[in-house]
Amino acid sequence: MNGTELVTGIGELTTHDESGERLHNAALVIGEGRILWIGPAARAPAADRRTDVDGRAVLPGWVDTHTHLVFSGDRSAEFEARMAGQAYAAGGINTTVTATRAAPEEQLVATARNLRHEAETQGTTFLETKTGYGLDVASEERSARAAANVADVVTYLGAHIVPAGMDRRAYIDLVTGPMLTAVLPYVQFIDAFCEKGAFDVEESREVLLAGRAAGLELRVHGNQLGFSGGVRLAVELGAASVDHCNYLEPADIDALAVGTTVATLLPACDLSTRQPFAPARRLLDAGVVIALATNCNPGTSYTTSMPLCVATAVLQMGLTVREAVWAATRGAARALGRDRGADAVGSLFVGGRADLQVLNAPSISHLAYRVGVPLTAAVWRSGVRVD
Ligand SMILES: N=CN[C@@H](CCC(=O)O)C(=O)O
Ligand SMILES: [Zn+2]
Repeated sequence: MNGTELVTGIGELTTHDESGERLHNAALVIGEGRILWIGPAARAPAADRRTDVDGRAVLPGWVDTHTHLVFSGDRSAEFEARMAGQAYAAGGINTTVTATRAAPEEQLVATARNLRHEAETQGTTFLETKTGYGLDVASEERSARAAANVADVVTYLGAHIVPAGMDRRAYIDLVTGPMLTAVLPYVQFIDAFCEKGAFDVEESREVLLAGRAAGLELRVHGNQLGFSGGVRLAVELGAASVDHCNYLEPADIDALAVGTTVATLLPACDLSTRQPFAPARRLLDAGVVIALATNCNPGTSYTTSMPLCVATAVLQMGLTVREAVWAATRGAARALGRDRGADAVGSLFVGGRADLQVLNAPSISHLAYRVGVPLTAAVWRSGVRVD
């Protein structure tokens, strides 16, 4: 539908502008996918349409910076075994690789689309996804193409694990050579799973530098299952983000505090793997910028729910509601290099993208206060209402 839309009766408006304040009795106007006006409801200009949200809270849409939506198959048996006491290991990825290679590309796209839609109905308006369950040239290429069909930002994760039956050195040569060339038209970031059972620091560095030489930005899976060195590698290379961060030494936190790398924390994954939560409070107190993401994938975190991540960060990881919401929106945008300029996401400002959500609640505090209750009342993505 064209024309302008006035969203009024906003009981509490979180914009994440520089003041950091929440506005009350506010309104905003949307037009051509952008925010045209923000201010007190009493002074709102006329528009073609009017939506009264009746005192509800409005905030930026969630920015989910870490998902693995391109896959096939089911790992609920592995999950059940884990809940019965078995430890998570990187090798489980091979199960999904086998199923993903066997699936037609249309099926991969359809699954990823369904998950994206599921995320949107919970307030997610901007989303990253990765390759990483193909792990041969043809399968990574079609995974990258499928990802680009569905997500706003795509990351190449050829360095997820060395696939079963493949020589290690030969595989790294593939990841940094023909596989990289094949995915390049579809991806903006390169990632490496720097962990025991996946890739060590030197191997990860080689992969990341090959990606950088090809023009990609960097992100790293680091310190999920132990003190892998991934965090310090990410900071050393100036990666946009290092994700997981469960096992951190003081030197890791110091490095993050002086570097530019965002620490992206994945609470739903920690719940689903029974790992200790990342030390969110210590990171924030040290001055580290943090983001929250779902890590939606069939192995360690099969959820698209950013509200679950926000609530867990508040209730279990020591964040205030405001800190958690910031980390899931503007902090997350920083982790993708999208927090500034006209195409910034994760904040609401005049001239910016109209990516916003209404909660069925008067305040963002209800995201944790009413934990587990679906509170998303309405979502606009680039000014268009999500059904
Ligand atoms: N840690 C590495 N990759 C995924 C899990 C992949 C899987 O087990 O399928 C993650 O982010 O948790
Ligand atoms: Zn991941």
